[in-house]
Amino acid sequence: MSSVFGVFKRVYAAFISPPRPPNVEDNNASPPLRIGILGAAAIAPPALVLPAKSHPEVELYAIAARNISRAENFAKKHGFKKWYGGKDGYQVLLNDPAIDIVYNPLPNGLHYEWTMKALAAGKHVLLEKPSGNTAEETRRMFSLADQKGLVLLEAFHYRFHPAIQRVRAIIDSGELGAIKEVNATLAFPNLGLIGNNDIRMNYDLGGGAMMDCGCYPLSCVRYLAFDNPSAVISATAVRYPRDPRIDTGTTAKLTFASPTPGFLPRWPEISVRAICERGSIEMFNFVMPVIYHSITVAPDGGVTRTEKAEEWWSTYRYQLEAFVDKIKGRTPQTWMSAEDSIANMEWVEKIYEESGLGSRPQSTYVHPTAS
Ligand SMILES: NC(=O)C1=CN([C@@H]2O[C@H](COP(=O)(O)OP(=O)(O)OC[C@H]3O[C@@H](n4cnc5c(N)ncnc54)[C@H](OP(=O)(O)O)[C@@H]3O)[C@@H](O)[C@H]2O)C=CC1
Ligand SMILES: O=C1OC[C@@H](O)[C@H](O)[C@H]1O
Repeated sequence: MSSVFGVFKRVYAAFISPPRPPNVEDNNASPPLRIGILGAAAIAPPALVLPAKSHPEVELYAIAARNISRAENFAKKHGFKKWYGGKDGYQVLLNDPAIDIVYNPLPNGLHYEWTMKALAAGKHVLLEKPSGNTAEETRRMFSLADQKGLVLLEAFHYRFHPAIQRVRAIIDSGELGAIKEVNATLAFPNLGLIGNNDIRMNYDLGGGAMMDCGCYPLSCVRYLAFDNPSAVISATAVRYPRDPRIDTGTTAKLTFASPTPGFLPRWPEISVRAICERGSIEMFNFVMPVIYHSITVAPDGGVTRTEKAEEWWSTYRYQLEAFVDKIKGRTPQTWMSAEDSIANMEWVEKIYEESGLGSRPQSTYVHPTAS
């Protein structure tokens, strides 16, 4: 059982003062990769700013916000050298030749436009999840990244943590036999934190629970099943009274070509459970494992055991490590491919179609090189 002290210690290390990795020497031979952020988004500090502070090969360089004072405050608070603001602030940041990496934590409906512009400006892009409003947007972004020889990564940070990788390794080892079913959930009570003006409640900006939380369990089920679904059996959305095109929760059941994995969110939970031919495996907290997680392996007729991955970095820090490795031409410990990101968006759209809400609107931005 993890002690309360242990939880505090890990949260401090992950989100307040991340330790530097052992045996990694600062590479003074090449200048650091300079990071620019589009938008002073709430997720930027935990997902990139803090992880970057313990990465010897990156520099927090510039922030752009629609309001210059907001950008300046963010820059000063987090130690950025430059800030840009105003209606052209995002583009001015992209025009800065000193920037190598752009982090895009804009609302989902703006992911496509600003990732295309960042790639056109020759920047590598760390793109928040879900990658776009539609799979077509995702295809176009990865196609442009490929053409330009740039690294584009959808920030499904949980994939980079050893805990979920351990779950997959146990399944792959065959100890429990083939998967029969996988259930995954990510659901939180609102607790008044998400107001009516939140981007998650805005249809045009790509709002909705399936886009926000739902894309994680979908991604996780696909990851553990090592496969894509073959059909949506059912999908039910709880509609937001102020705008019924927005779901405040979605439950979906999918079928896969091989046995019968499914995606069956329950509420409120942050867990994934695979039922296999000869037992089951469950991971509690696959999204934020650094705070606390447990992996329970229950072989049929055998002794149930609980495992934990060695956890000293947040999922975001592992993700940044892999992203920088990829840019530097090294082999990252794991990767989230273009095909994976595209497939996840395809199934988000199929689930929305089945639930009757339909896909989020495709961006109206027309990229000069995109036909
Ligand atoms: N990886 C993770 O764990 C998480 C990922 N996310 C993802 O990150 C993204 C941002 O989420 P979050 O940080 O919670 O959102 P916020 O609302 O805090 O940030 C969104 C930013 O987008 C900018 N923006 C530009 N145009 C608009 C507009 N028309 N309306 C509103 N904002 C606009 C704003 O920047 P400006 O400062 O210029 O005004 C704002 O800071 C989403 O894609 C979400 O899915 C969110 C939470 C967790
Ligand atoms: O990506 C996310 O992860 C955690 C959730 O609370 C959040 O709403 C979502 O955007």
